[in-house]
Amino acid sequence: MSSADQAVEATNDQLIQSTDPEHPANLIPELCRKFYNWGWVTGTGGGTSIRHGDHIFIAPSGVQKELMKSENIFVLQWPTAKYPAEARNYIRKPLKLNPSACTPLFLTAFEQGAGCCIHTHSQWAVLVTLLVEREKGPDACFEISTIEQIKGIPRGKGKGMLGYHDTLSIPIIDNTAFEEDLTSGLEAAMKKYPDTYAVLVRRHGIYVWGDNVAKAKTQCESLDYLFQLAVEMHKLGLPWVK
Ligand SMILES: CSC[C@@H](O)[C@@H](O)C(=O)COP(=O)(O)O
Ligand SMILES: [Zn+2]
Repeated sequence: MSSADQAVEATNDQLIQSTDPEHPANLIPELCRKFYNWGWVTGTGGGTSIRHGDHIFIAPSGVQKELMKSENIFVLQWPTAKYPAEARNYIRKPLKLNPSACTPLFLTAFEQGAGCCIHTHSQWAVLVTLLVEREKGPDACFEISTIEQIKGIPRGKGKGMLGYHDTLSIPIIDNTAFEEDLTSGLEAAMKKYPDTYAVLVRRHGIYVWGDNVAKAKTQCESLDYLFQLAVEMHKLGLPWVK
């Protein structure tokens, strides 16, 4: 991000100024630095958004996500219109920046009661979408069973966590030319799989959400671990479901 972009920021700066490291305006840049190092948000792709009370904190679009600063963060009053984009109620808008193209997808997760939504371009997520498509067809979910880390994924809202003997299923939707256009696919997948906390996007990555930041992050980590394991198992000719 150039220094010109950071030069003048919009009003309501108090919304993003806090000495608390857990404040969303401090957490989003900190998380994105970690996500960059894990290969989740390289080359400006991917990102994360947090709902804190009646405020939604959103990163800017097209920036190096690992270099983002709290003063670059947009704040939306929640609830807000999802469409059209102009109807969204921004109460802090950094000048010379645009809000993430993932905004309507993040808002879709918040409509489901999420407190945080993470979008990654993890290569493991992309690879499992390609393997599932080749082995099972375009309408199939990613499925894996009898791996300990499955216990890191919820069974559904208020239903506890999956068990070792359960099968984890993550729906896969088709990619679109523009990030915003994924929203209807995400909404449809959430409707068809009401217990899911994640949706894979073919040849693109994944959206993972959680009731709060810690849950979204640990669920995203568990899924990424399982995707990497699945790719390695596939290379060894081992099945994902017993
Ligand atoms: C490498 S460009 C990736 C973008 O098109 C998109 O897929 C993405 O994940 C990030 O969008 P952004 O608007 O920068 O938050
Ligand atoms: Zn993306």
